[in-house]
Amino acid sequence: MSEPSGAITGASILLDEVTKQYPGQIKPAVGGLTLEIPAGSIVMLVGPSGCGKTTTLKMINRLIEPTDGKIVIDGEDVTQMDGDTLRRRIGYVIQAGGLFPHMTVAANIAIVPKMLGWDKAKISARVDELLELVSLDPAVYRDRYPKELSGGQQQRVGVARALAADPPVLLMDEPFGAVDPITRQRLQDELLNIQAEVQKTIVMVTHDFDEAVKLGDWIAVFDEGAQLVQYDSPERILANPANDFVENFIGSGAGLKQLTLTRVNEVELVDAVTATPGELASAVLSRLQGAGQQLAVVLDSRKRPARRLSRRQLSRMQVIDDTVDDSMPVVSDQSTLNDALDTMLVASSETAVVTGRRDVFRGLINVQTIMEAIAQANSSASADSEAPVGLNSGAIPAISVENAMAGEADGESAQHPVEEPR
Ligand SMILES: Nc1ncnc2c1ncn2[C@@H]1O[C@H](COP(=O)(O)OP(=O)(O)OP(=O)(O)O)[C@@H](O)[C@H]1O
Repeated sequence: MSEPSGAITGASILLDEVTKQYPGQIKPAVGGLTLEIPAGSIVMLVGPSGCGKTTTLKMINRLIEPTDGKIVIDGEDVTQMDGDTLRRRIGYVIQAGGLFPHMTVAANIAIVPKMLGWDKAKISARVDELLELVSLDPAVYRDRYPKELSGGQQQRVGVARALAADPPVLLMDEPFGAVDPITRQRLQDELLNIQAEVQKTIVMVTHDFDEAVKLGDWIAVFDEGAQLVQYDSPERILANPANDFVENFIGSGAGLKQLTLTRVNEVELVDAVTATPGELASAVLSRLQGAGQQLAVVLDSRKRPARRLSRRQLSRMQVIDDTVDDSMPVVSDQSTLNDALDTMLVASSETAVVTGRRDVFRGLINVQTIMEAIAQANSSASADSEAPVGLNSGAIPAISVENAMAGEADGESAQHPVEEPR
C-alpha cells in the first residue's frame, strides 16, 4: 500500500441529530440520531429488520438525504456538499459486490480513479495493488468478468473497488450476506487483515450479531426508528447488555460468544516442524522425533501449508511430494477462537494450521491453547476505554461538535471517544 502500514487514514464521522422522514410514513425511519464514529475504527450497525440501519448508513454518503441534522466528516459539514463529490471520497460496498456485469474486474475497480482523471499507468498499478491486497492474483483475475468469479471473489473485488481512490471512509451494507459461512469467515478475516494495513473508518450494517462482535471496535444496537439502545464495545455489550431487548438480540450462548472476542493472533501458537517437497522423509521424521512432536507441516515454495504428515506417514515414504490436502484444517491468524474451534470440530482434529497474510504458515493452534485462552479471558477485567457518544435526541454539547470539527480527542471528558478500543 502507499500508506505506511498501520497509520490511521480514516476520518472521524459525526451524525449530529440526524433524522430521516420518508414521505408518506407516519414515523421517521431515523429520529434525531447522534452518533460519533472515531477515525480508524470499525463501527457495526445491528438491529432488527426495518429498524433503519441502511437508512442511517446511506445518509453518511447522502445516497439518502437526511430530512434534518448534520453529517460531519473529519470536521467538515458535508450535508450541503455536492453528493457526487462526496461519494467519490467514500467507498461503498454492498452485498455480492454490486459489480457491473459488462465490465472486467480491472474496469470495475478503475471506475472512481478514472472519474478522478488518474492516468492509465497509475490506474493499472493501483488495480494490481488492490487485487493483491484482497488476495486475488492480478494476472489471473484482472481481465475476468464478474460472472467468471465465485461469490467470495466478487465480494473481494467489491472491496477493492471501494478502496480504489483510497477513501478515508468505507461504508459496507451487509457485504458478506450472500456468501456461504466458510467464505464469509474468510472474507471477514481478510477485511481485518486489510484494515490492519489501511486503518480506514468502516461503518458496516449486519444482521449477524456474531459478525458484529468479530469485526466491530464498536457496536451500535438499534431498535425501530433507529432508536439507539446501546453503543459500546463488543466486550461490554456482551458482558452488560443495556436491557432485555439487547439481551434477546445477542441471543443464547452469550458466554460462548466470548470465544468470538479473542483472535488467533492474540494467543501463543505452537511451533511446528516444517518440511518442503523434495526433502527426504527420514530427515523430517528425525526432526519430528527430536522436537517431540507428532505432525510435520509441508510448505509450498511460497511458504503456504500444503498438508500435514504424521510420524507413521513419514515412515512409509521416501521423499516428500507436493500433494495438497484440501481438507486440512486451516485458520487465518485473524480468525476468532470460535472460528478456530469450529474448524477443528469439522475436521475432527485437535490442532489447526494457522496462516497469516497471503496465506503464509505461522504455526499451529490446538484445543488446549483455546481452553487456556478462555480461562484467561474470563479472569481478566473487561476493556476500560470510553465509548463514543451515541444518543437519540437532544443536541450533543457544543464543545463536542467543536472538538470533532477540530479533529481533537478530549481525554478528560466522558462524552468523547478517547482511545482506540483495541
Ligand atoms: N424509500 C423509502 N420510502 C419509504 N419508506 C422507506 C424507504 N426506505 C426504507 N423505508 C422504511 O424505513 C424503515 C427503515 O428501513 P431501512 O432499510 O433503513 O431498515 P434496515 O434496518 O436497514 O432493514 P433491513 O435490515 O431489513 O435491511 C423501514 O420501515 C422501511 O420500510
